[in-house]
Amino acid sequence: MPGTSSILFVDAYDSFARNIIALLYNCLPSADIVIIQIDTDVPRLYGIEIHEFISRFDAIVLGPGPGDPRNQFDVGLFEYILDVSAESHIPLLGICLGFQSLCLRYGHGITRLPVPCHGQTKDIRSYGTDIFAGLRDGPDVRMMGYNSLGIQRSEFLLSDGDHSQSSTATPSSPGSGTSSPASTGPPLGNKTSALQLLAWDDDGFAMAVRHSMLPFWGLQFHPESCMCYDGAGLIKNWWAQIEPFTSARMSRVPPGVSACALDLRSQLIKKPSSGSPLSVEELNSRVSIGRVTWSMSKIKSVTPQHLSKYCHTLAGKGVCTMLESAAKGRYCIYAFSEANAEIIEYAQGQLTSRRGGVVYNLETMSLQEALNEVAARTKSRACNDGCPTIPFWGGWVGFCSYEAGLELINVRASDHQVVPDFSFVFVERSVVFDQHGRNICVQSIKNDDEAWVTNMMHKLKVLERTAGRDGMKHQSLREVLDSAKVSAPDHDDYTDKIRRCQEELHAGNSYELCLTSEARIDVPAPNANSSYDLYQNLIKHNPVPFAAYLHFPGTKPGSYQSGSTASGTTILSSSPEQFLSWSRDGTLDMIPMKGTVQRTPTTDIDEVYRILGSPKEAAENLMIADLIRHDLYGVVGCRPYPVVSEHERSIDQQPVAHTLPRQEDDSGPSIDNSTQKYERPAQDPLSIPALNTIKQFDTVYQLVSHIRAHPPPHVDASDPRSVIAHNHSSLHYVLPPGSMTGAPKKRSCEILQQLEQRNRGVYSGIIGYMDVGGGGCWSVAIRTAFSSEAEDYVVEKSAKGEVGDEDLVEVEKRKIWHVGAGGAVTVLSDVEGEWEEMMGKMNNVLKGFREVKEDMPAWRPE
Ligand SMILES: C=C(O[C@@H]1C=C(C(=O)O)C=C[C@H]1O)C(=O)O
Ligand SMILES: NC(=O)CC[C@H](N)C(=O)O
Repeated sequence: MPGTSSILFVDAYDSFARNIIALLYNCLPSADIVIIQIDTDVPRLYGIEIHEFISRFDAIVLGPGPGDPRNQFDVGLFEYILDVSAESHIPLLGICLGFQSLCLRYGHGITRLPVPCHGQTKDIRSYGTDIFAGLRDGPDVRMMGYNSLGIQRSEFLLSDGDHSQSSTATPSSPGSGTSSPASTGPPLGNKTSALQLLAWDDDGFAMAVRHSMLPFWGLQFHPESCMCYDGAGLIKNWWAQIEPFTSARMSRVPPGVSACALDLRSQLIKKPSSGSPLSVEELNSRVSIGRVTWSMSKIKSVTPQHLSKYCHTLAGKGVCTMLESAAKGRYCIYAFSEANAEIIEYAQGQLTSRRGGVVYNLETMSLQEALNEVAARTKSRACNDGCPTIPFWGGWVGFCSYEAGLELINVRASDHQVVPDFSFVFVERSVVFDQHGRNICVQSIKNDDEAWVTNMMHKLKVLERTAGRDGMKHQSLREVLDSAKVSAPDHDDYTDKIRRCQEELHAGNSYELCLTSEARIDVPAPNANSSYDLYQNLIKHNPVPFAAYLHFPGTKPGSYQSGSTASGTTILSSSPEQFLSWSRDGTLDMIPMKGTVQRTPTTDIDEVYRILGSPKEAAENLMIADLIRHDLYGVVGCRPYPVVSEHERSIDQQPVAHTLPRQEDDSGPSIDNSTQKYERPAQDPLSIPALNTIKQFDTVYQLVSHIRAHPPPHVDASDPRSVIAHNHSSLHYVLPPGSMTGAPKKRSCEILQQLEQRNRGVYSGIIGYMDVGGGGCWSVAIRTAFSSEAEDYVVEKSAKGEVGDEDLVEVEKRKIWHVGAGGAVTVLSDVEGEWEEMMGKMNNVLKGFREVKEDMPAWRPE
């Protein structure tokens, strides 16, 4: 088709929409795609009447979505658009919910599937004609389904004598004015249905239809899924089929219409646009790029345990952060923050900047603006001359809560929030332990800080002698744990919620729901060390690649204005899961884990394959892989990059050296070589280095996928500020972590918020760092305990006085720790099995609050 054509994509809320848009761009390079939501107020946004707006497009795609086509709330504009398209002969493709709406419009009944199909591939039968002609699979194609509802095949067989066999049927020619009443009038019922069946599945459901007169097609399945072999072939066929209509229409389209084509990022979800090229002022200020002073040495006698204890001791009661690789991860990062280190925090709509306990700035702004402010401050301290093999030179270390993620996707959290949306400390001085070479890097991004670096290196050389073997006070920890009070989730309450999740899944409102619950542990906190001792104990029970200890003390009383939200947070994390890593060239990697089998000396590997290869486990992982593709396309855009440079080619082949442990390389060998690997189509912004691969870890086998977003052409890898702007922008699109929500994200989070009736806090958020060189790495905050100073309390304990006869009143300070756990509920979940899975994960953390583990964690250098 000559020239540019414009396609309207109507999004029914974040159901892998960007994956479809990317597929459309890939197949139709000359197309401009405009995205609106089912509830977009078109006249207000575009200044023209909806009818005129719709009529301007060459083709329309009605997307997938949660809910039921019979509910106006779920489909919004779909019905109206179908009417206008029928009237004006605008070519249209309905996908899943869009397909169901199309079928409903022409009188077909919607039914629930006996067993919904969520994240499962299925074989689809066709005659290999029409849009199924010449596909790479042949006439029977393997496609991915995400639906609970469907239209029975028999509807079409009864209604039109199996049109599917008459492959030569062609629609009436466009513009001839001969459309049948059935095509433009109200639905006429099965007997005179205008739709013809093109494909069906083995369970008796319609999988694809076309209109006999109008240029309307519909697909029940998801051609854009990473598991669809030739979704592109289908889309190209559809485009070829509609060409006579679009070219006829093009001549009617008034000039200048493509001006209404808007960028996806500004429309699909309103977020600030990311990583724009640097302004002239910024380019001129290149000279301001900071310096890293660093020194690297091998100090055989010093272990991460020594560094951890030293880091904690020097922090005293002040801010303390360490990101440790307790098992096979490569790097451990220890911050040596000074007492007046800058802390930036966002809570209740306000961004607070403080040094130590004293607030120096407080501004009201949105979370998006607050994240941009963090990025701006990172950019203002950008450096490019640290040690290349060290992933963190300096920068922010901290966390974002689950509720921060909810805010970014417009889901309301409950008002009672015990932790800020985010807290970060700006780390200028740090020590990084590289486990591969057992090198220690001492570094500072402060001006003229050579003396500190030299001095610290010197101190580390004698650290072993001064630090002792193990800093944990077993006796005092035992006393703390002896009086811990645990309130664990209730079995009946949780299993009831699992069933309610399944009801939502059967109704078509979600494809997967990551339900979670929480235990609270009330423990004495006799001194500043007790939280750190608990952390040590926790990671002895759970040696993992993403251990972290973070302590943000609260503000000093009186230093803060209304609503004292800066009340200190402590986090003990033993997360096994990487969320997202940022490379210093702007590459983003996400490695979701879903599906776990415990590994014991007696585990039978065939059994592992049987369980992790089952449709349930595979589906859980694939759904998240598709969800993450959707999230990452938000960051890098859905359009193919103009050219694939040599530089991009080379990063496709090499592992990125400077991220924190990457499970796919460092933390466990892949034992599934049969897994399909998906090559990146030449210019697609995303590639999929691993899909549903079984990895072996110390204590578990896990199903892992890996999605990579390549840096867009405007990112200048030689300028850390350009990379920082791009990498930071990713946070706007990927939170909350898809492995903790289910899909589609927004509706799933709304359902979970209703069911869980609590805020998750740090749990289900992310923990990590944002480096001044542009890098970064985040874990998913699971297997994590957190506490807020706001919930600390004291109890009076009466004790018999030793002096005289009077009773002494002893005061005991206590802390409340929150420990979340959960699992992905699907229609295939066994209710008791889900309860066991959740409790199993929770108990891994609770062990750290129950029994003192005295032996040192096994440290295995590579
Ligand atoms: C990582 C998985 O699931 C996630 C892990 C959770 C946890 O550890 O608390 C909770 C919900 C999940 O969806 C898994 O199922 O393997
Ligand atoms: N993927 C979709 O569009 C799903 C459509 C509908 N909610 C269903 O579950 O059948």
